[in-house]
Amino acid sequence: MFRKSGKPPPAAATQEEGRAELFASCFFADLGLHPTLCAHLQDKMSFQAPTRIQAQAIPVALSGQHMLVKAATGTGKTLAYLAPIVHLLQMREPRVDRTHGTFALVLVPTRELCLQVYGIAQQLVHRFHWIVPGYVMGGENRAKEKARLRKGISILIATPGRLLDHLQHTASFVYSNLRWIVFDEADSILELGFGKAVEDILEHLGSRNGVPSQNKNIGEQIRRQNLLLSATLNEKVNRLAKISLKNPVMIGLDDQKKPSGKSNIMGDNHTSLLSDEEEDEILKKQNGLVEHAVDDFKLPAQLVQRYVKVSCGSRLAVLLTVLKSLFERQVSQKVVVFLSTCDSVDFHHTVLSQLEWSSGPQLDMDKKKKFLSCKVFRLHGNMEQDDRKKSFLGFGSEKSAILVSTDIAARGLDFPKVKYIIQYDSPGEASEYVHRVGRTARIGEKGEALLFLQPIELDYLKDLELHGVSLTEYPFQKVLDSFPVNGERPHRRKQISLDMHPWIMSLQRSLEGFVAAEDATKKLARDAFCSWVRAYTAHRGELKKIFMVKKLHLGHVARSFGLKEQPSLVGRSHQVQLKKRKKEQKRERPAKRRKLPSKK
Ligand SMILES: Nc1ncnc2c1ncn2[C@@H]1O[C@H](COP(=O)(O)OP(=O)(O)OP(=O)(O)O)[C@@H](O)[C@H]1O
Repeated sequence: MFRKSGKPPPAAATQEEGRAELFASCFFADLGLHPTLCAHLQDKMSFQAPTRIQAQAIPVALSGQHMLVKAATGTGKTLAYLAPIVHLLQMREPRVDRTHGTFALVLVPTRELCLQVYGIAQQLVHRFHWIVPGYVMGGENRAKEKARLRKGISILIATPGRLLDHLQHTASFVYSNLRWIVFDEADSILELGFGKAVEDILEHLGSRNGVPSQNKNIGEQIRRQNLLLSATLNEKVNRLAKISLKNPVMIGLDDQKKPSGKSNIMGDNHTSLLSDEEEDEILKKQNGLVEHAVDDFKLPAQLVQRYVKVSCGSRLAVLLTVLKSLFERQVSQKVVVFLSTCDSVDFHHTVLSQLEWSSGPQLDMDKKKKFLSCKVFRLHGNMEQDDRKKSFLGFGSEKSAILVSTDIAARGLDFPKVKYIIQYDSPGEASEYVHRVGRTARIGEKGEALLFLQPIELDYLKDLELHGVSLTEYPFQKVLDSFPVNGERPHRRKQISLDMHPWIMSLQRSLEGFVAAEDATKKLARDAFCSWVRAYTAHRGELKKIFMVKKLHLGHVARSFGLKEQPSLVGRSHQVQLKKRKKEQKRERPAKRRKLPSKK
């Protein structure tokens, strides 16, 4: 695939180039942070130098100005706001005490990210024991959270829904000293539908621009500093920035326009001394920049991005083959596989962790062993909270493992040493693509990403290109030919279609046998099939024209779930949706009528 300019996509940068581009040529101490904190960052957390984004953001955060940061995934945004907050809190006179309640509030989109940010906050306050970090989030015990809030939490990390709940119902929650509100992964918070909760939170805290607070718990003299961080920008983030930030300093929005030093694109006189007209002018400029940045996604330079074109029926066999080849190439690997639904995660987790197979001749059943020998974890929003925590912590601490997940793992999670991201089901918006691939190639490390596409979906590549994301084709045939069939490596043979390749055919037979063997597995496969089709019909906007359910062969989709027959169990709501979609399409293009694949 070539970019719009007609030039081939630029080669990914080497690891050294990636690191050079990522890190600033200064020390943490140069940014104004306390020597004890700097020593801790270096000695205990092994952070020798700040990343560029940290070098730009930390002085601004220390200066007390509102700030909007847009930076590629895995560039160290968390430290960019937590380090200055810890610095300013440790200096505070009188010393911060638990009875003073919460000084800093960090809003995050998911429970896992909540735990992750809490972990980093804990490390940062190690030498300042009087600063207490804590978290509140969905799925946890409310009464225990209330007790912790009553005792006092200086830096509170929270998911929006649960925080709003406590703001409304926990009388002992003291936030009259609140100085910072941070929106980490602001785009994800909003994409997950927390927009209304966030607005209510801002109103409750008296931090919504133009809306005076009715809340008597808010200290009148407290100077608020709001910080918004995001890997991608869009209309919703733009709106949140407008209602929550006052004359923010922009960081990472436009490299050309980025000034040196304190990165203040609005000049130095951007305080409340400005007239209304001047403020309007600034806002216009700010919004212009935000809009300008919509199409320009930042991805780590050293990330290798590829796609593999796979016919629908062979998708699962190809996924298994790619995974096997990755682990044969390097035994110690960490891979994340993204899927569209919770049911699909459960099914694929079962297949990937339990499928057995005989590597010798087909009838040699005694020699059966696991097709993939590494540990496989799963993560999705319908899991029990305890299982979710176990998966998150378990995958994080393994050296070699696969994580099968919905987009819940796409938001800001920092699993160490993930080398490979597989998007088995396409993401929706291009921004989702950016978040998913951002789980690898972090902090200058190498990383690869592979997107599965059916031949009918290849236009998605054009959509990604509109956002400056270019992918090259993955040489799957080569990988395929390296596998033995019936114990023998194939001779160089004529090109045959993927579905007819002996390795794929034999793997598909094993899969179908595996699924058919147990009723429970069959049910998992059927449920996964139904939810997958539902998710496919739910693509929005322009993507509806690419991911068209009417172009799918549902029998082939069933095959990709190891089912010999297409389940007739597709739920009523799905049927209604399908009819609605058909009607819509008829209305849009009456001339181009196509038949939906018939159900058996
Ligand atoms: N200055 C530094 N030197 C070395 N490693 C760092 C530095 N700052 C952060 N890191 C590490 O880099 C990784 C990525 O950091 P972080 O999760 O904050 O990135 P991010 O920009 O928030 O990514 P995302 O947008 O995906 O959430 C973490 O493992 C963190 O410990």
